[in-house]
Amino acid sequence: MELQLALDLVNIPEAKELVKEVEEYVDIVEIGTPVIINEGLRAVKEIKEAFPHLKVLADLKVMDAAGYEVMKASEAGADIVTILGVAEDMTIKGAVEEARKQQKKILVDMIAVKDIEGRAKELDALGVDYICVHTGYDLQAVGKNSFEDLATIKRVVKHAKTAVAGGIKLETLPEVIKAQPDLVIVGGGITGQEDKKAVAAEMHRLIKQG
Ligand SMILES: O=C([C@H](O)CO)[C@H](O)[C@H](O)COP(=O)(O)O
Repeated sequence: MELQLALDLVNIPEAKELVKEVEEYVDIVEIGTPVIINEGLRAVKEIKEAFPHLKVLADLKVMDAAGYEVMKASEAGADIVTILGVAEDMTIKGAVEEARKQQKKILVDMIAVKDIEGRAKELDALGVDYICVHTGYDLQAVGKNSFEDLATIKRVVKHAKTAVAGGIKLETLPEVIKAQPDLVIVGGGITGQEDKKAVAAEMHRLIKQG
């Protein structure tokens, strides 16, 4: 099981500071969608250059023209690129094809997918690398989480790795770990804490002990 640090509400210098603080405890650094909107793929490039030993995920949430967008994110240094599960199959196939060419990985974000079980089976058959259930900020605000959806994808996904994101905190991490996803994605649960290093260290310990 791996830990991904999601950076959403920072600029590039702040992102570097944050990663420096917790780098020994995380496996993947996510350059979040808001950061890419504000700073462009330069954020991916600068973080990869500053921390070459960490994997970098570009949270592009691709919806169309996937081949081109995966190519650009790969050129910037991304190891993993996200695409939306609600995208057309043609778009998913384009992303997978380009990622294979660039020797990168595709993570599908299941945000807003209504039939999690059915779509997860289809995406698994399309050869994506990760399938991630995700409660976005807007549904977190009304008390939702992805625990049930995580159990669903764990049951039906046979080839892809499973991942979970959305409002995970130190207190809820043990419940997530019980479901045994391959990847746990945490943003505010680390970045919004006073002692980020201590929280990341404890999350790392819990995740590695499984
Ligand atoms: O993908 C995300 C969200 O849509 C904003 O871009 C976040 O990175 C993801 O939800 C993880 O962050 P937290 O919910 O703060 O853990």
